[in-house]
Amino acid sequence: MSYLMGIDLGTSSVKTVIMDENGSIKGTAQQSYEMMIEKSGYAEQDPNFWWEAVVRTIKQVLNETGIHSKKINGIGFSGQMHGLVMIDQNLLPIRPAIIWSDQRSRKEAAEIYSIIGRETVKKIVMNSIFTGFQLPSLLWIKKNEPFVYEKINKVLLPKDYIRLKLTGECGTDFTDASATLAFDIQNRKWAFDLIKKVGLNPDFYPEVHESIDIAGQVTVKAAEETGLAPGTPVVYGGGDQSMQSIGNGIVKPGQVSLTIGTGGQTFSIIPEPICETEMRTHTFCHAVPGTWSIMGANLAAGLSLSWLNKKILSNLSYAEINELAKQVTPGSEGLLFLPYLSGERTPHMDDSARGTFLGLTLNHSKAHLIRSVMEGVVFALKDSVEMFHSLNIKMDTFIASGGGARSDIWLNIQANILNKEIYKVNQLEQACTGAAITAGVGIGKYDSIQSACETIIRINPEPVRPDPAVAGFYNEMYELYKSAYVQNKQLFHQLAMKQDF
Ligand SMILES: Nc1ncnc2c1ncn2[C@@H]1O[C@H](COP(=O)(O)OP(=O)(O)O)[C@@H](O)[C@H]1O
Ligand SMILES: O=C(CO)[C@@H](O)[C@H](O)COP(=O)(O)O
Repeated sequence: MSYLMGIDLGTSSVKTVIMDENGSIKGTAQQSYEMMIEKSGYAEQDPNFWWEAVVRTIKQVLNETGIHSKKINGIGFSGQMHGLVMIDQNLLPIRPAIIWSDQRSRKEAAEIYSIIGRETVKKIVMNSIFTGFQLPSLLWIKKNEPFVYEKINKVLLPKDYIRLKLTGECGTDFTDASATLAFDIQNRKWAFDLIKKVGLNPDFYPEVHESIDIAGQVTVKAAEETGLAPGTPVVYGGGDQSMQSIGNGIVKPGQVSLTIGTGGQTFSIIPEPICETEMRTHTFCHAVPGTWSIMGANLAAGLSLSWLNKKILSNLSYAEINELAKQVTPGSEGLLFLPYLSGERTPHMDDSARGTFLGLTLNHSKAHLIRSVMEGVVFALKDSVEMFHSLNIKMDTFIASGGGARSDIWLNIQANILNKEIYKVNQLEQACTGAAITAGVGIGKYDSIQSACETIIRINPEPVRPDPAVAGFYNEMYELYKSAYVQNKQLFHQLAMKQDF
């Protein structure tokens, strides 16, 4: 039997799995880390900490499974998207990475629009210029930390740094490159003209490859650090949403994944790139060669619940959280939560949107806060589903994914708010599975991503079904949810301006 390794560099943790060629997960290791929030609106992580955490998970999973490193035939990656990792001539990180949830580059995003114009953005980049994406973050560095900018040799996406540590090779893949805002989505190449126009150095951008291409082999040094065998082939892998969708078997139109991870994502595959009129959804390259993805993105999904739990409640266990949520009736007795704790992408593309509890009364307890956060996150997913409808995206099957899919009550809320049957797949660690599958295709173990998914991924036959009465009630709540943003938008913007005294 041969084995594949999938590494998912998430925002809250890194997970590493060993999967056999039939798709059976033999072992999983996880290491958590925090975001560094130096100032309100900032979000950074140190690539050195990522690497240390990755090393620990690789050692742990090899140890616990007892699988000899020489039997690992290929390694693939999935990674949090959009972030800016800056490395110098010696291939070392110059400073902590500015990650996707960072909001410091508001001015730079506006500047990029004014330099290249909204129509060109729509035609080439096909995505809104938004804080936390690599291009505006890099422009921020150029303006605010010129001493860092001067030292840059290459800019990478988060998981690309881990691949560099394993193989010594710099590079990226289409899924992640297309989510930097410096990429020509239709033609699948760096938008060098645009990069130059905004005053950035095109030499910073590494080569771009298919997710299934082999990037290199594990070096002797990396082998000593991790316990992997030197010479093990390593593929490029992809952004977490693309990898997660492969782990969910989303390889043909009609299948939609609903992810509640740190962020929230509604994702489907499309045969040609399309752009929503106001660029309120994302259009990126998908890992299945020659295809694209359409995605609704919510910035604080699982993050809203972990914020509530860590900062407001007293670090309850998930079992306690889910039990408390179950004790409250649908609608949280008139309490409505807007999950815009770090602004919102779909559908508002508004970095000044703010999180809100509306309708608090003396009767509300922590159980109500928990349920209402879960409901607010799913209303945000519904916004993306509605947007997919307006774009005529085929939606036959909805598959729940991410940490939030481990909660039965959150699945139940998804079925009722969306008024859809919600399925899950047999694989638990979907992003790692997607990463391992790309490695398997890269080394020739599987013919294609699609054929690997057909063999490995199974949709569980029993979905979570909506209850018509609850779904009808939630439909009314959804109208209130939508109007809450419209009615408070101006106030959110005024409050965002008051963040610094
Ligand atoms: N058992 C659970 N019950 C409820 N929510 C959960 C559970 N497990 C994880 N979550 C939610 O999922 C989030 C983490 O999801 P995950 O997909 O692991 O994140 P990431 O890939 O961003 O690191 C947590 O913030 C939490 O809100
Ligand atoms: O911002 C996006 C997608 O646009 C996220 O996919 C990030 O890439 C982080 O994802 P998780 O850590 O929540 O999985």
